[in-house]
Amino acid sequence: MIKEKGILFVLSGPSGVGKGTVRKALFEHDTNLKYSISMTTRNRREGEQDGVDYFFRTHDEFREMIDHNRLLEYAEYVGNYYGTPRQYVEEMIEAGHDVFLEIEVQGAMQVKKNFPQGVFVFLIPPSLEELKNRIQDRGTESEDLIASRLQEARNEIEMMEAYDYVVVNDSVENAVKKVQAIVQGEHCKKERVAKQYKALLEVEK
Ligand SMILES: Nc1nc2c(ncn2[C@@H]2O[C@H](COP(=O)(O)OP(=O)(O)O)[C@@H](O)[C@H]2O)c(=O)[nH]1
Ligand SMILES: Nc1ncnc2c1ncn2[C@@H]1O[C@H](COP(=O)(O)OP(=O)(O)O)[C@@H](O)[C@H]1O
Repeated sequence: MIKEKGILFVLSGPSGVGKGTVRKALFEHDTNLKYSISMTTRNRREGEQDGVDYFFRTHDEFREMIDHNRLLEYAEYVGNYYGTPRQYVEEMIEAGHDVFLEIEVQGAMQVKKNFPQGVFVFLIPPSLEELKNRIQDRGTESEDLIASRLQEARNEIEMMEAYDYVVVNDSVENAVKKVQAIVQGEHCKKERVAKQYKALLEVEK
């Protein structure tokens, strides 16, 4: 009997596009997905909790994770480190659970090397103007940081072609529906392949 592994879903997109908002809404509907909590060296924002939103760590602690190869991927983003703890993702996938990562582009490209069979989804804003408005309205960054994040966004959007799906975050409701459709579609695909594979083994008996 072949043990079926879970599917790895990766959601990326520029800062402020609405990844966190879409992911949270998705998890309210889909309880089968497992969310991989990232580790970061950035400061905690008001309302964020350690071990829920991120694992907030010092630079030294983060470096130790890198040195012991305990991160599946990591990237430096606007002056801070962000990374995906390896163990949780690998254990969940092996146990047959689908895992969801919400990470930026450089990290997603590293994941693609290790998990080429992963499903990569890119969230884009309806326009760059709207992206700027969303970052400003969120009010968590200074003007300088907003400018760096917008510059980064332009570079990130160029990587869109490396993704399997592109979803426009016009309204949260629409975007969540599209991401859900992708998750369900990938499931059906996996089941179909598994069925055909089993049928093939039967024929060979
Ligand atoms: N490579 C990588 N990027 C991450 C990870 N966790 C979060 N990020 C990304 O880092 C960027 C900055 O995150 P954050 O400071 O929380 O800002 P926000 O996503 O704009 O609210 C975003 O693009 C996140 O998706 C991770 O584990 N690895
Ligand atoms: N579809 C949308 N329409 C309008 N505003 C949105 C939409 N999606 C997210 N936002 C708002 O945009 C800001 C950035 O969203 P957030 O989820 O923090 O983005 P990210 O995680 O990509 O940085 C937040 O203030 C959020 O409420």
